[in-house]
Amino acid sequence: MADQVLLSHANGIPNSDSGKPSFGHGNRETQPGLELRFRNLQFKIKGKQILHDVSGTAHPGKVLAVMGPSGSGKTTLLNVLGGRIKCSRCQATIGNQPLTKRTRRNISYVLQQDIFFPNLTLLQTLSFAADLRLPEHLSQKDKREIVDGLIEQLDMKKCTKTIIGDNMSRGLSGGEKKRANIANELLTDPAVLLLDEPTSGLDSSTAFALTLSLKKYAVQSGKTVMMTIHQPNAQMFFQFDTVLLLSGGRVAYYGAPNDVIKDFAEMGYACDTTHYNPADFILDVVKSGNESAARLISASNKRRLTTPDCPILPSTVTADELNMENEVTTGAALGSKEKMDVEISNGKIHQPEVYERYRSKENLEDSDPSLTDVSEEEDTDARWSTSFFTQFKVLTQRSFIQGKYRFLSKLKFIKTIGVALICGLLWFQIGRGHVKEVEVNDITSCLFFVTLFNSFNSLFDILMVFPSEREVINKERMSGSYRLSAYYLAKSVSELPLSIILPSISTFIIYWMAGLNGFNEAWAFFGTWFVMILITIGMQSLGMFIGTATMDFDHSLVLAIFMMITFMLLGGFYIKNIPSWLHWMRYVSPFQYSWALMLYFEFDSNQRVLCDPENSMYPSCAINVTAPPSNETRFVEFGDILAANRADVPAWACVCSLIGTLIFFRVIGYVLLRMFHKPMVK
Ligand SMILES: Nc1ncnc2c1ncn2[C@@H]1O[C@H](COP(=O)(O)OP(=O)(O)OP(=O)(O)O)[C@@H](O)[C@H]1O
Repeated sequence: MADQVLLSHANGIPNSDSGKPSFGHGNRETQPGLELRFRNLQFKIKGKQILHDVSGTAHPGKVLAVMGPSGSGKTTLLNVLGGRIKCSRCQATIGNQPLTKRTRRNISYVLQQDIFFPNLTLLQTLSFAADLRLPEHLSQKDKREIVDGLIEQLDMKKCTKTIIGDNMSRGLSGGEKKRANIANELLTDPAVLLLDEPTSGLDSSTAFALTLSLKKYAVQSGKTVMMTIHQPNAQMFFQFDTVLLLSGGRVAYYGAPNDVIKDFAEMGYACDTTHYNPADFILDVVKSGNESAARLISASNKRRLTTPDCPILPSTVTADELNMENEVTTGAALGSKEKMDVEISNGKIHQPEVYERYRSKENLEDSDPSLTDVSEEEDTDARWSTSFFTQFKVLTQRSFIQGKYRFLSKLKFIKTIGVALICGLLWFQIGRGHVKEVEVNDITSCLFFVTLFNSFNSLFDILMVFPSEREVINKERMSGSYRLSAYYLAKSVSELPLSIILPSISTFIIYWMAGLNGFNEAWAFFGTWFVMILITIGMQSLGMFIGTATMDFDHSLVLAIFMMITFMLLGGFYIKNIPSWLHWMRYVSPFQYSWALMLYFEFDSNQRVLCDPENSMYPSCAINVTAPPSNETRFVEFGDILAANRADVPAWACVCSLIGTLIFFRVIGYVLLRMFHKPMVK
C-alpha cells in the first residue's frame, strides 16, 4: 500500500509520516537488537597489519558509522565482525556473549557487492532465500508474508517480476539491487545489521533515503546497525549516532557527529561549517598528511583511555600521546596528580591509577571473561534453519530455474541446431545402406566430431558461469543458508535434464541427416545417444572439477584447454600409433571410450562396410590369390574396423569407464569446493 511505503521512490525521501519501522518484519514480533562490542582488534594478513587496536560499541537502536579513507580497514573490520575472515587476536561480544559461530547467527551482513543469480526475479530471489533461511516451522504463507512485507516496505513492489540482471541482461537498477541485498539480509530478522558501503553507487538523494531508513529501522525496531560509509553528505552524517573514523587501520576518532566540530577544533582543526560538510572535513583532515593522521590517532588514543565504548589498552598508549600539547577531553578528565603518577618506560606508559580506574569501569581488560577471540570457540553445533531435504528441494528448484536460462537460451539453440545442420549437410547420408571402405573414415570423423562438439559445449558452459555462481554460493554459505552438500547434490540433479536437451537435439539431427548405421536400427541410435549423454555429463563434471580447482576464469580456461586437447589427442581418432611406452595414456582419455562405443554401435554388423576390391587395408578383405576370381560381394569384418581404430576395450568396460569419469570428477569437484573454497571475503 502506498501509505506504507517508507521510501518514496519519486523523490528518494522516506515518508516520515508512517509509524511503521522503515523495514523489518512488519507487524510481526521481532527479536530486539543486541549490543556489539569489539575490543582492540588486531588483524594481520600476509605480514601486513591491517587493524591496530580497533575498538567500538554498536548499541541497540543506534547507528554506528565506520568512516575513513579508502584502504583504512573499514571493510576488514566488518569482515572480522561478520565472521568473513578469521582473526586470531580479535575480541568481541554480542549481547554480552562471546562472538562465536552460533552467536553470530544474530548478525546479518550486507556485503558491498550485490551478489545474486542474475536470471531470477526479485520475488524468486527473496522467496528462495526465505525458504532456505527461515525456520521450517513457519508456513509457506508466513514466509510469503514476510517477503511481501519487505518488498513493500522497501518500495520494490513494481519490480517483483524484474530479473536481478547483470552486465549481459538488464534487470534491477543499482539502487534496487542494493535494497534487494538489504531485504535478503533482513529476512532472518537479525539483531545486528552490518552493512558495507550500502550507499555506494547511489545518487545522493537515494543514498540519503537509504541512510534515513536504516536510522528509522534502528530506532523503531531497536536493532543495532553498523555500517561503513565513504563520503556521506551532511544530512546523512547527522543521522548517525556514533562515528568511528579509521586511518591506516587505527582509530582516528570515535564520538558523536555533533561533537566532531568541537573535538576537531580542540585539536587545532577548525571547520567552517557554513561551507564545509563535517564528514568531508574530517576525511580531509585525516587524508591531509601523515602528520595530521598521527596527531588525530594520538589524540584519539588518549581520549580512548576514558571512553568506555572505544577503549584502548593503556599499555599501548605512548608517553608522547599522553603528554600531547593539544589536550583533548581526556586531558581535562585526568587530574594533575594522575598525570604526575605516570611512569614512563621505553615510550610506553605504566600508569597504575589510570589503569585501575580503567579496570574498575570494565572498559577493557585482557582477562574480561566475556571477551573471547572471535575465531575461538567455534562451536560445532551448526544448526541450520532448514533440514537437508528442504535445502535440497529448494536448491533443486532454484538451480533448475536458473539453469533453464543458461542451458536453453535462444542463442544456444541457434548455435546447436546451426552446427548440427551444417554437419548433417557435409556428411549427408554418408552412412546410408552399405558403405564403401573409403567412407569409413568420414563416418568415424563424423562420430568423433559430434562427441567433441557436445563435450566442448558442455565443459565451457560450466566454466563460463561457475566463477560467478561460486560467488553466490560463498555469500550464501557465509550467511549459513545451507549445507554445501545440499547445494552440490541439488545442482547435479537439477541440471541433469537440462544439460541433455541440446546434445540430444544435435545428435538426433546429425544422426538422421548423415544416415548413420543406415538409420535403420533404433537400438543403434539410442546407444549412440546414450553415449553422447554420458560423455556430455562427464564433461560437465570435468567442468565442475576445473571450476573448483582454479580461482578464476583465465586459469580455468588454460586448464580446460590443456585437458581437452590432451584427451582429444588420446581419444583414438587422431593418433593410431602411440609410442608403446605411452600406450597407457590412451586409457586416461574419456573420448577413447565414447568413441569405441560409437564404433560398436555404428559398425556392429559384418555386413556394413564393403571391401575395396583393389586396395583394401583390412585383413578380412585380403584376396586369396590362389582362389579363382569371384564376383562375390565382400564385407569388412567388424573386428577389423575396431582393430584398425585401436578400439580394444570391451563395450561394458567403456560404459563403466565413462560412468566412473563422471562420478570421479564430480566427487573431486565437491571435495575441492569443500576444502579450498571455504567461504571468505578477500
Ligand atoms: N587479502 C588481502 N591481502 C593483502 N592486503 C589486503 C587484503 N585485504 C585487504 N587488504 C588491505 O587492507 C587494507 C584495508 O582494506 P579494506 O578493504 O578493509 O579497506 P576499506 O577501508 O574498506 O577500503 P575501501 O573504502 O576502498 O573499500 C588495504 O590496504 C588493503 O589493500
